[in-house]
Amino acid sequence: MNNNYEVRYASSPEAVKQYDTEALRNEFLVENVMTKDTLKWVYSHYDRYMVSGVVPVTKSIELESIDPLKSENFLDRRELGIINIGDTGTVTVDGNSYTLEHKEALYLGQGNKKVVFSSKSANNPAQFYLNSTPAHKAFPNKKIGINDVEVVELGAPETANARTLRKYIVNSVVDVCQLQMGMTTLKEGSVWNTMPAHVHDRRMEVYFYIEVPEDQAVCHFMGQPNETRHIWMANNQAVISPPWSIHSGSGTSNYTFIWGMAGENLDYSDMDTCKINELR
Ligand SMILES: O=C[C@H](O)[C@@H](O)CC(=O)C(=O)O
Ligand SMILES: [Zn+2]
Repeated sequence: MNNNYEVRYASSPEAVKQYDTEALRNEFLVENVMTKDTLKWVYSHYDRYMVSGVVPVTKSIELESIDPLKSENFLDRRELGIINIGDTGTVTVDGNSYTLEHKEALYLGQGNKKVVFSSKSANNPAQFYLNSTPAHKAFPNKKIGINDVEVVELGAPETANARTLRKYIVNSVVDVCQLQMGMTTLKEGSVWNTMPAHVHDRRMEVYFYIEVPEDQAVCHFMGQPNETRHIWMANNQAVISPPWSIHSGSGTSNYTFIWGMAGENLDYSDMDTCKINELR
C-alpha cells in the first residue's frame, strides 16, 4: 500500500472565527504534499476535493483507491488533474503512456483503471501534483502542454501584484465535469496574488505554493472578507479555501502557485471581488 489518506471535514465561518493558529493550520494547511514513493491524499469535504502529490524515486507508484471512495478503482467516479512540477516523468494509463515534462499537465477522465506514475531519472525525479473531484461523465484523457494553456497577464508592478496566470484545465482547453486547474507566477518584485481578493461561494479552491525561495515564506489570507485570518506557508505546501473564504497571499519574495477548484459551475470568471479597502 503506497496510498494513504487523511479526511478534512468542512467548517462553518462561525466556527473558524474562533480558531487559533494551530487549529487553522490543522484544518486548512497541507504541510507535506510531495511525498517520495507514496501518495498521501487529503480528502476534503468541501466539494469532496482531493489533493496529493507524488515523487517517484526508487519505484513506480500506482494510483490506488482509498477506503473513503468505496470504489474498486480510484477513477470509477472521479476525474484527476496532474501537473508535473519536477523533471521528466511518465503517467501510464491503462497501457497508454503520457510523458510530462516540467510544467506539463494531464487530465484523466472518469473510468480509467490502472494509473502508474514514474520518473525518468531517480536523481532528477518527476513531481506530480494531483487534484481530484467527483465526476459523473467520462471525458477523454488529454495532455496539456505549455502551448495549450490560456495565458492571462494580471496586476502591475506599482501594486506589487504583476503576475502571469496560466489556465491548464478549464473547459475551453479540455472537457471536464467540474475540475479546474492552473498556475500563476509572480513577476520579480511582485508579491501579492489574487489581490484584489475574491470569493466564489459556488466553488471551493486549493492553492499549492511552489518556487518559494528557501528562507522565504508566503502569508496566505483566508476567511470571510470582513473577518480574515492568515496562515504562514512554506514552499510546496497547500491550503484549502472554503467556498465562503477569500484566498490571497503576499510573499516575502515572488513565487508561483497552482490553483485548483471545483463546485457548482465551470465559469472561471464567476467570482465576487472584494474591495481592498473594505477587507477586515
Ligand atoms: O478563482 C481563481 C483563482 O483564485 C486564481 O486563479 C486566482 C489567481 O491565480 C490570481 O489572481 O493570481
Ligand atoms: Zn478563486
